[in-house]
Amino acid sequence: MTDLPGIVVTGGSGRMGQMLINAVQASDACTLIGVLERVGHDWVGQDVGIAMGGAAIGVSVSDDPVTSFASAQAIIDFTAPAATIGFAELAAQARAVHVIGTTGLTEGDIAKLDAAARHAVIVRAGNMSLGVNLLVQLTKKVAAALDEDFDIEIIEAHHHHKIDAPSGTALMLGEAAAQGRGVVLKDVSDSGRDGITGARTRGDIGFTAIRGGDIVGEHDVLFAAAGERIKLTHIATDRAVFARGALKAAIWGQTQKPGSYTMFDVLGLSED
Ligand SMILES: NC(=O)c1ccc[n+]([C@@H]2O[C@H](COP(=O)([O-])OP(=O)(O)OC[C@H]3O[C@@H](n4cnc5c(N)ncnc54)[C@H](O)[C@@H]3O)[C@@H](O)[C@H]2O)c1
Ligand SMILES: O=C(O)C1=N[C@H](C(=O)O)CCC1
Repeated sequence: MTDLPGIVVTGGSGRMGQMLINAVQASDACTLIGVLERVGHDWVGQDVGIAMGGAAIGVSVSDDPVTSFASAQAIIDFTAPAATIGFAELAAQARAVHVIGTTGLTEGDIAKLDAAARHAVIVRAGNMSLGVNLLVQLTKKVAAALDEDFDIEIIEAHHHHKIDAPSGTALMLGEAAAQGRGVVLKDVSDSGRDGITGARTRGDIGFTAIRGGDIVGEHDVLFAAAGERIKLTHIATDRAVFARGALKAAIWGQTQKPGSYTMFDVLGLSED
């Protein structure tokens, strides 16, 4: 037995799931007590160490979130929107901290997460890296300092398996730019340009998504005016940066009251 927070990783066989399992195993601040996969996945029932191609670690992969979450202090969840919504209700019932990295959530999904956060701590961010959260802060400041003579464009690039666009990070950056300008993102958002689109509307915030190969995650915020351009860039080369942030959130969440939090709260970054 240990007093360290017990962590369940959902979507254990995924790109982030495996990264998170390794990060929890390497940490001396928490302990891996469960790994979840979807019903029918061939990892279910196997020791996760063996499923990952190594030695047994004494944690078998389950497809039953109710039993897995019952003894957990935190759930780290990088899966898919439908799975995350179901997990939020169960994590809240278990009073476990729910750290959500899943992107592609709709406004309706987020309302359901906010309802679950009345009973338990939820930390959610489209990007859990320190670098991107600093970039969000910088984007808001630069957007606030410039007027609409500067067109704002957000360009993101990810691996060819990614299923959602714009990325969660691009949306965080778009929100920050909109807040800096004092506008509402959905009123000025321009994504998916194709065909005869007409000239760019002044004040719009544009999004472009590139998908290819094994790109981990790259984001540019471009401020383009007549005669000059400013570009803010973040490049992730290792998914460990997301796992590191998620673990920090799971541990930080242990001492918080129920509610919805972001990585700004975890990292102590100001909203200004
Ligand atoms: N916030 C961040 O910092 C950050 C970083 C990287 C990825 N992501 C997001 O995390 C999510 C996962 O990314 P990935 O690249 O690891 O994807 P992936 O497809 O490699 O992994 C997802 C895993 O979830 C599992 N899964 C799906 N439904 C499930 C269910 N009902 N129960 C249990 N497991 C289930 C799948 O079987 C799969 O193993 C995406 O939404 C991605 O955008 C966020
Ligand atoms: O690989 C992914 O998928 C990523 N998703 C997040 C996003 O949508 O921004 C973070 C970067 C990697």
